[in-house]
Amino acid sequence: MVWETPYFSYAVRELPKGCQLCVRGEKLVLFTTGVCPRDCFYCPLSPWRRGDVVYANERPVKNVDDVIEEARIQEAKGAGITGGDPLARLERTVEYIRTLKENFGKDFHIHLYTTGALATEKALSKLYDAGLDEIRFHPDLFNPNSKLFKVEIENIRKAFDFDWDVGGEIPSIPGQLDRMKWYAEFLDKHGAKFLNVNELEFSEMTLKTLLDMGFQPVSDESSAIKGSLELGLEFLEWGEENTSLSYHLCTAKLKDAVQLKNRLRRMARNVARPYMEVTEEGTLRFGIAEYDDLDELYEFLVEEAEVPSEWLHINREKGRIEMPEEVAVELADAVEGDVKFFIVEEYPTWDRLEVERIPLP
Ligand SMILES: C[S@@+](CC[C@H](N)C(=O)[O-])C[C@H]1O[C@@H](n2cnc3c(N)ncnc32)[C@H](O)[C@@H]1O
Ligand code: SF4
Repeated sequence: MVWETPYFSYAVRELPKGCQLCVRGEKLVLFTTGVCPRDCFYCPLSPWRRGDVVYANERPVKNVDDVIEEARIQEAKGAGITGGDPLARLERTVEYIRTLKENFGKDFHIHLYTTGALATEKALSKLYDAGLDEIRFHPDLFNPNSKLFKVEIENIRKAFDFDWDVGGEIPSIPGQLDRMKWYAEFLDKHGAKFLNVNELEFSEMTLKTLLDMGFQPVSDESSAIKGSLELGLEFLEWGEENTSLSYHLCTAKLKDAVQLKNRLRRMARNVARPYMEVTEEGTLRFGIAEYDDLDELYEFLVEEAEVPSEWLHINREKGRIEMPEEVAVELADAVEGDVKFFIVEEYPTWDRLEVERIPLP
């Protein structure tokens, strides 16, 4: 039976361990390089992620300590290693797996996405020895001219010699049901545990190509592609009858409304300052005052307006003083002059993305 999960996704049999933690926002997203041997027409990477860059969630990584700090802030119970192809920088990827296991224990669950193109026996054995728990292959299934596809499939066969969970993860591309079935049968025959299917999404970089190929977004508000979800469901029905794999059809809505929100909530608990309110969505809400001379403004707020100093924080980087929302509302009413007051809502992420700004009269 294809069942609807509580996370706006669909499944056959049980969810892979990596997904169970991911939907709860408990997986650190560790991007170990943007380098990749492939060039998929649907590649979701933004231009600034296409080089040899490293990120832990939104945090740019200079060394492994940044990775550990981000995992601590999130109270992560595991990590999903992604890219690019993490095997394009194998030594770095292996070092991060090893360090995460050393710092957070052997139960810290780590899964990894790869094309398979670079998954030689030696590379797989390094990953296994470092403690990798689950490996997900995304071969060049939808490119009939692929030179890499054969190499990838040969490499994937070798992954079954190790004692870890092996699965596939591919986008659901309208018109490609036969290729998806072929891959499911291949994985099933070799003893894989699962095949994950992602609802196809466009990005700024791929929209034109996808439109030229005849694909359409489902609506103006969504990045999902029409027909992908329906095809995914049809594929799951087929898979249930014809293979013994587990399947998870991961939707655009799951990534947006569930996984991200849950991760933000976990992070907010650890980064919220006393004057910030953590909202249902996992954002931080507080008041701010903007003025040219922050020291003068601070002195005024403490001495003239008598705001307790523990309620105030000078944020020089952003050129503002932060405070509880109610204080900003009250001051906006009472203070005259060039000081501007706002209520803001920000993500509790490293880049503190501002998602709302309400000017106070
Ligand atoms: C974002 S990739 C990261 C790892 C690696 N770059 C890869 O493609 O396998 C993880 C998964 O996302 C899926 N994916 C790739 N492009 C997608 C797209 N445009 N829409 C939805 N899912 C996509 C693939 O199934 C892939 O296994
Ligand atoms: S394998 Fe992943 S990163 Fe590489 S081109 Fe394809 S979608 Fe992009």
